[in-house]
Amino acid sequence: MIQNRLEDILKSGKQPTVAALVSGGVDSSVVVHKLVEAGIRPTIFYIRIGMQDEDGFVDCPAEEDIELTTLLARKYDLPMQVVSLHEEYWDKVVSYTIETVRKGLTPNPDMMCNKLIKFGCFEEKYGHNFDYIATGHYATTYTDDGITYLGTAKDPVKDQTDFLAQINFKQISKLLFPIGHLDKSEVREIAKDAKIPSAMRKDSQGICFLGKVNYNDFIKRYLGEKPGRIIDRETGKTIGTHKGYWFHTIGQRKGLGLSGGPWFVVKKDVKRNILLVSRGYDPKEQYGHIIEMKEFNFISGKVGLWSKEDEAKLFDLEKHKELPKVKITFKVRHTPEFTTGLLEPMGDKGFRIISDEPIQGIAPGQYASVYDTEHMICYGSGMITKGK
Ligand SMILES: Nc1ncnc2c1ncn2[C@@H]1O[C@H](COP(=O)(O)OP(=O)(O)OP(=O)(O)O)[C@@H](O)[C@H]1O
Repeated sequence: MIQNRLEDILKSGKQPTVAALVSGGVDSSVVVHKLVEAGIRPTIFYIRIGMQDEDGFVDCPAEEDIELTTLLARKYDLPMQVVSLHEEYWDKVVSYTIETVRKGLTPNPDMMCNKLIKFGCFEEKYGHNFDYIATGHYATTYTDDGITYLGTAKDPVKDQTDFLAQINFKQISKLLFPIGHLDKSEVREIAKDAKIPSAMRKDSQGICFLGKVNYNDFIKRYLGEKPGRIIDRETGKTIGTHKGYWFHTIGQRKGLGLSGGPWFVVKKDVKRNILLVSRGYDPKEQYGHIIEMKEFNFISGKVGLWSKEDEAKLFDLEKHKELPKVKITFKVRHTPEFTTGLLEPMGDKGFRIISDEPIQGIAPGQYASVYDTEHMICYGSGMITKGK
């Protein structure tokens, strides 16, 4: 059952102070509408994060966003602040992205932006003055036995819990997702009816800090080019060249420039700067059943997934070698579908997922997010270290 935290807070008779994070897009604008409708007068925050270096290389359509956010604040007569977290974003998210790619791994900047910027630096600098932080993420919160969990959204296509699955308990305890119990079409209807300035605006796509900049151009700018060989995994023969392993990701099919395909990247040999590829419409080399994660972030602690008896064991993984597997559903990329499997602790080596189905293109560096069997609650996520 989807809970509506906003309604629950209002039922308690409290008048909370709320910081609403608004991007100028339709989702966060409807958040403001919903809060006002509920009798709350949030302070609107627009965060500048699009990185602009000395040459203006990375440009972000911030001015248009700020204009729309200002119109919204005026419409509802609400206080608004434009704050900059440029430097923090560069330090934490952009450098993480470049370093991850340099290691031959697949980064997830949006995940890091949520954890470190929107609910990290923002909280430290501004958010701590408010009872709640509200955003237009498609997610919900679920409270049971006094513990708040991250819940999935009503709209499975828009669900963004996989991008939120690295946040911690303090963060989830303070978040409001006022549109998480609505479908995108319902959000658009509300925006149209309420004559919200961004009602007809298209959804944003891609990594937010890049704006209109192409991802490969961005990587090239910071890591340059480093030509290497592409090898057919079956025959061991060199069948082409690439401009640097960092432009390619496991499971990738397009952009390899090889004939006689389709070809898929199935492995990267970072030390030797080699890409290993497999041919066919569905080569079995690109599938794996086991996903290993060194560190797993349980958003609300190691509770909820295991039985109470087994939970206790989880807090002492050193002592308890015999650890229980639990049934879960999970995602290794941003798709509406969930896959069923088992989550198993590996002693002090982290956790692993044993999937019921073969998973295509398990890319180390990406995050696997874990849910209950009904995928109502997102328990957390871990960075994938190995897929096999
Ligand atoms: N520059 C920003 N300043 C303040 N808040 C932001 C900013 N960018 C994103 N957010 C917040 O994070 C949420 C999720 O961001 P995402 O980039 O996924 O937006 P979205 O789904 O396109 O939503 P929207 O339609 O509100 O842009 C937004 O709904 C908003 O609450």
